[in-house]
Amino acid sequence: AHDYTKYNNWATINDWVVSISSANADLISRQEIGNTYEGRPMHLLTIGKKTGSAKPAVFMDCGFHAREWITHAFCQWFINEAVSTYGSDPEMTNLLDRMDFFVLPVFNIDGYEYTWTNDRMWRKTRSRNSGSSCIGTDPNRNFDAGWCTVGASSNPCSETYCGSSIESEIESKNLANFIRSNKSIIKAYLTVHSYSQLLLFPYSYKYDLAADHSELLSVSQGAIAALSSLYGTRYTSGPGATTIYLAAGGSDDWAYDLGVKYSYTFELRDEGRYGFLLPESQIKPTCEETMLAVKYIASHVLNNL
Ligand SMILES: Nc1ncc(C[C@H](C[SeH])C(=O)O)cc1Cl
Ligand SMILES: [Zn+2]
Ligand SMILES: [Zn+2]
Ligand SMILES: [Zn+2]
Ligand SMILES: [Zn+2]
Ligand SMILES: [Zn+2]
Repeated sequence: AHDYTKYNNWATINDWVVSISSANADLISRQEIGNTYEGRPMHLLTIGKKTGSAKPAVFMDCGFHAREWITHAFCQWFINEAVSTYGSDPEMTNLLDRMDFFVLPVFNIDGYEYTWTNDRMWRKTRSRNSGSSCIGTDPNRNFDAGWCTVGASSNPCSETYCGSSIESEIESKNLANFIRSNKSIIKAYLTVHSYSQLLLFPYSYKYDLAADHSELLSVSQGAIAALSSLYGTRYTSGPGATTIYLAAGGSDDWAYDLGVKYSYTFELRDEGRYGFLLPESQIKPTCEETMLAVKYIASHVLNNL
């Protein structure tokens, strides 16, 4: 059965998505933004008080990379925390009254399933590459942001294969279409990865500073200070190119260039001791501290509309 303090497989997550949205119809609505390569529905949940009019929104996705299991757990944790603390936590209540959160709990569903059935360390999608026996594209190299110029490979056998073209992956296309269609209300894009304990912002595809660099930096510093206040977990924040590596085709850079100003990539726990195999005992602390960072960013967005 579904458990927020355990890693749940996709079938369990998908059943939970249906049940939590049905049980909280006043705060959650569910929609499909398309299917994956292998035909699984990509369910997007909209979290927020129904007002009848469009509200400014934060878009958050988890599970870009299949092996980064703590991220799937975080999106589930976030959704539960939001509906559970609405009405009691003043900050969350204010956020959900005045904004919406679009949450995509699992972006790369096919890959996630594959980590349960075949290879725990799988990263990419599971699409077939013509002319190669190697499978999958790195979805975080597949977006229209300096596509395939640096920090990505045009070899289908590479873990950072950029794909046959921009948005070659149906999952990328589905996400990009949704964000393009809603860009007038989407004020922030948060994409959750692991591991390294970093809060990254544009650009990763070039060393040039973003136009909003100073604000993105100061908000990231506030966010990681909030995160650290709970258990002392230390994060580093900065532009992707200098903070992690120069790499093109990422969804955060793409969203930023589309006009979504507050665009961040989280790299959750840990720093390498367990890496992608973070023990279930760390799900609760990791998720609780990350909640503080996400709420910090969302509150900043709300105060600066
Ligand atoms: N724009 C980006 N933002 C963040 C990252 C780091 C993640 C960490 Se798993 C990745 O390598 O895809 C990579 C890129 Cl290309
Ligand atoms: Zn459905
Ligand atoms: Zn990742
Ligand atoms: Zn990572
Ligand atoms: Zn909590
Ligand atoms: Zn602020």
